Amino acid sequence: MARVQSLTTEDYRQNLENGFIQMVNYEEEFNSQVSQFVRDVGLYNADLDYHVVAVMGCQSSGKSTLLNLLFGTQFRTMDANTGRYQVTQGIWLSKDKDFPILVLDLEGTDSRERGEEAASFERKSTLFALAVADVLIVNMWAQDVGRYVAANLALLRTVLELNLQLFQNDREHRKTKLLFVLRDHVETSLDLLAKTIRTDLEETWKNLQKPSQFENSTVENFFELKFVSLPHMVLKTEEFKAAVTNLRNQFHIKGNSPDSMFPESYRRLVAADGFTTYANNIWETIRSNKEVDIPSQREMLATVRCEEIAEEVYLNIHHKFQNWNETFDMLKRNSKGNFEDLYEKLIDDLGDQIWQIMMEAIEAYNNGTKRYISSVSEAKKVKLQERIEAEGKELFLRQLSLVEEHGLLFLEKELEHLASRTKPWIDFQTQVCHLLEKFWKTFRNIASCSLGEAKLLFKEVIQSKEEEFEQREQKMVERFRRSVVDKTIQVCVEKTGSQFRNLFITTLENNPQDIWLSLNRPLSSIISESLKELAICLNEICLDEDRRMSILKNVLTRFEEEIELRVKDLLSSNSVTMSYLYRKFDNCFRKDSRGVPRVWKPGDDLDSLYLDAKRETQSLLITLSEAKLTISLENLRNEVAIENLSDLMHDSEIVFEIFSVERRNTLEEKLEDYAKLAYTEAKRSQETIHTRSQIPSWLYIALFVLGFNEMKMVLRNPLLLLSVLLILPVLYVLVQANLHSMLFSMVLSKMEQYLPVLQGRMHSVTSTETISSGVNLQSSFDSPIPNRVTGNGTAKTTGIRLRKPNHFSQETVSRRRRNSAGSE
Ligand SMILES: Nc1nc2c(ncn2[C@@H]2O[C@H](COP(=O)(O)OP(=O)(O)OP(=O)(O)O)[C@@H](O)[C@H]2O)c(=O)[nH]1
Repeated sequence: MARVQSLTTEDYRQNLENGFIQMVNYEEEFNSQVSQFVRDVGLYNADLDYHVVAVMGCQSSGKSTLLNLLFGTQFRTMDANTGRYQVTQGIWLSKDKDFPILVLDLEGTDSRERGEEAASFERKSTLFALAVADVLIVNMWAQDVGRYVAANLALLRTVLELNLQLFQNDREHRKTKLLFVLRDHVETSLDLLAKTIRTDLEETWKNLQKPSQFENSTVENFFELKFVSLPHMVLKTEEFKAAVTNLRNQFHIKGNSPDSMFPESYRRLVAADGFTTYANNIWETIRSNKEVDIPSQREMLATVRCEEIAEEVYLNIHHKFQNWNETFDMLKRNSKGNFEDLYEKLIDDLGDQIWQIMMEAIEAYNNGTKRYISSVSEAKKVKLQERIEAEGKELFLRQLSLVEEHGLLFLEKELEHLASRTKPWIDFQTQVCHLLEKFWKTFRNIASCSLGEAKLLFKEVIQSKEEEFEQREQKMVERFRRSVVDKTIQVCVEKTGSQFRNLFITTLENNPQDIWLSLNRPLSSIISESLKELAICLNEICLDEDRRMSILKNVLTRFEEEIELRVKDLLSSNSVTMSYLYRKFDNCFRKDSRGVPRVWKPGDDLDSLYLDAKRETQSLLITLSEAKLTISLENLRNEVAIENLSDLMHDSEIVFEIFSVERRNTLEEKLEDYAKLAYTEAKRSQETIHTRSQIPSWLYIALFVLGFNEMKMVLRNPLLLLSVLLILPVLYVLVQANLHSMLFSMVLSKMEQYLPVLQGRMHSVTSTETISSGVNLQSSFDSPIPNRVTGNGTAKTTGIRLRKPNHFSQETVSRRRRNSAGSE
């Protein structure tokens, strides 16, 4: 498990101020803030334009002092007055004061403080330095060269051995520059010292166990050896300073000149942004005692860095897309139903913009990963591309969905408006086409891309959205079309029903007896006309022929139902039905053939007229009890342009019962009562006229004589005279209104009661003439009208005895009998 150390913020700040940071601590933990340090010293974006220098050598050999002088760093150095002790523990990192050079100060070898573990850490830190540094400075005291110093020889052996282990698989054979800095150089020539070191190196190399392919290789196949000596720092300070300056300058020579410390071919090819990851990975591999293999480390770095760069690029693009998503969220909430307003706020070149952003992102990725293994970066690029394409498509789809949702809301609102008109079929299809056109224009504007690649990228998204919308839109239009068709049918059926109602009423008024037959022709033409109109309406709603045909067929049934409904509704009220029956009865009974009201004369055959009228009325009742209509649509063929119309051509019969048996009986009873009353009145009128004609003229004289005193009394009494003067105009009005006969009849009826008394009185006065009562009772017995008032067969008013009823249906009669028996 990776072990990391983290500094407190304050410690890190202090480190940064000093310009160094402990990269690996004494406990071999890698510092997690190195990455931040590289950023803070301004090297993160240096790409490959930076170098790494590391220094190794014995403890207290002046390594830190040298680095500080060469690179302007501020590594801590030993205070000579305090005695020799270990200053640098672990591995420290700093940056050249002026140049893009990272400087690693390694813990001194043969550390007394570390004791037995010193060798282990020495190997690890050397391996690490060889892996990350372009130049490895080997710091040695000049006087130790050529002498048997175990520490020096061991150090050289370690360097060679570990370098071989590291780079044996590196096909690029990147060399490491080994810069031997010989300190306190006094007498021996540098060449001689260098030669000695070379000899030691070659000897060590020879003794190394090497892979077979490197059997014949030399040290210089892996290293470029450079030797520099510095005069004594204390004894020859000026010379020392000059030599240091000279060496320092060499680090600043760029390019591939022989004096340059950093030839191109020695670069580790780790971009600055990946340095920390690379160093961390290597250190962790070393620390966990695994074999460090530079190519695989590079691959690992490439993998990690490409992923990091891809993530960075993705987050950047995601952030941009997120802003659009937020805009769409806002539009979704606020633009409901306002399609035009929405269109104003949408991005009509979103596809192109997304594509451009994606291209910029890929370019950024390419730039960021160009220093890493291309196979790795390409593989990661494919994944990144897929990811941002998916997100781009989703964003594009969101805008299209917004158009779709608001478009459908808009469409629904407009269709609702169209369907709610009084005549919704008018221009329905034209309006629908207009609406759809408006929507699709917006949709296509929003979906269009001018860049060919963008078109290709969003092609599928657009297609699937188009299909989805088409389906939803058709469903919605169909829903409203159905509702418009229903409303159209309803209007047509109601109009037809209303026309039929008027026709029915007129026919019932004029020709009730043959009502059904009379209705057939006009009804057929009403229905033909309605079907023709409906076919035209359906055409405007844009229905195909099959549907129109099926609707017309169904509508015929609806017409039949409506006709039945209207007839039943009109005759639902008994009083209305009875008014037609009464009228029929009256026309037959109370009026003559010319329609003139009859004035009953004694010679009129009342019974026959009564029976005929009843028969006629009863026949009408039977006619009205069941409807029998025949609709013929022969004329329709020329009017409606629909093929297969022949299905409608056959005559259709409409037969339905209007009155149930119970209701018919009720109507019959009412009719019977009415007829009886009419007969009674007629009979009474006839008899009254007969009685009046039998009053002798002397009776009027007698009345005058007998009433003379009363007349005198009236004339003398103003109150009575006033009463008479008031009554006389009333009588005059009654005469004018032809009501006098009725009043007269009533008066006579009253008089009849007193007539025998009057006759007796008169008889006793005159004894000349006998007067019959004036009423042929026997003839009344022959009357067909039953006594309807009393059960004992004596009329209350007339005293006429009447026959039992026998002219309505037998059933009615028997029922009435039963009722009568019940009431008794
Ligand atoms: N004689 C001599 N002394 C030097 C030279 N350079 C540095 N010193 C002294 O050597 C001592 C150790 O110097 P450092 O730079 O701390 O040595 P170091 O190798 O970094 O020490 P550690 O980090 O502890 O391994 C200090 O007292 C320096 O003043 C030199 O060129 N000649």
